[in-house]
Amino acid sequence: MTDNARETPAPFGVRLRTAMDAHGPLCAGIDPHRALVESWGLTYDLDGLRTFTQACVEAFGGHVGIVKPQSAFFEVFGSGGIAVLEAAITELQSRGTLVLLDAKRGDIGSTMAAYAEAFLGPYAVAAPEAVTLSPYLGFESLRPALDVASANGRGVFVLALTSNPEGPSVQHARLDDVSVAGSMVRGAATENADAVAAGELGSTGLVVGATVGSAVQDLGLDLADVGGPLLAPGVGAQGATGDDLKRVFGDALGNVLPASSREVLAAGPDPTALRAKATRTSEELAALLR
Ligand SMILES: O=c1ccn([C@@H]2O[C@H](COP(=O)(O)O)[C@@H](O)[C@H]2O)c(=O)[nH]1
Repeated sequence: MTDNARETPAPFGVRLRTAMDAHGPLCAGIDPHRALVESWGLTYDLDGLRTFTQACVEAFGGHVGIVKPQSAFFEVFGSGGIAVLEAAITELQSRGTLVLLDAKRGDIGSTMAAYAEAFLGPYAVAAPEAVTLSPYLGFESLRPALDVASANGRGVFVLALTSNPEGPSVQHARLDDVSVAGSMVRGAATENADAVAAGELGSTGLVVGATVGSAVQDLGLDLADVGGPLLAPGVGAQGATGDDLKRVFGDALGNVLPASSREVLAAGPDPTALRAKATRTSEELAALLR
């Protein structure tokens, strides 16, 4: 926490729509996997992490609408890794790129309030524009983060249908005929209602993997109801394609942020080549999702 509160920007959903219109829908991941770092000719240590991350910032900053660093890969290196992450967040923002921190936080409300302060509040050390949240203590347990995000022009992405094969065992379960994923759609739609009424993209997003096959249809979900952005991991390294995006998201395609990390990062270490891969991917996705 620092002494200086930052000014409240426009709502995250509004800023995200502007960024998607300017740069296309790709959400480029920064996931410094050991194998990737080493394939770039770097050592898998704090110096390697710093060089890898700086190349990503150089490549994506100002050229991609939104970037998603995966917190876990920075946490591996303790406080030094967190410092690299914080520097990357600040530098990407100074270059005009939005940052979604993939941290998947979720806890009882009183602890959630501390996570909200850490990531989304006006005194956060390096506040990303949005953070991923895990709602498996119940959607309403996220309330402190939803409220702090809304008050500070920031956003959240709540896990609904994740891209991993284990997700359905929890997310497809039904209670009173509403699936767990359906309750996330309902919760996000409620949060976004005012923004939607104002003709804007809401700031409460969901995570729906591009790999989920027919789950959206099978569960009777209408993702257009969400009214907020839909982060779609699974494109590229996890095997999902543009056709999968079309099948999964249907009428909601215009709100989809396809996320790709390893496939784009494989174009490194040269920042120019990395940027070219990211911008080409984003252009291709824009044409497909139109
Ligand atoms: O359902 C989910 C939620 C988050 N992720 C994260 O997205 C990236 C995907 O990386 P790729 O290299 O493009 O497969 C990674 O950070 C995951 O933790 C996800 O894959 N699925």
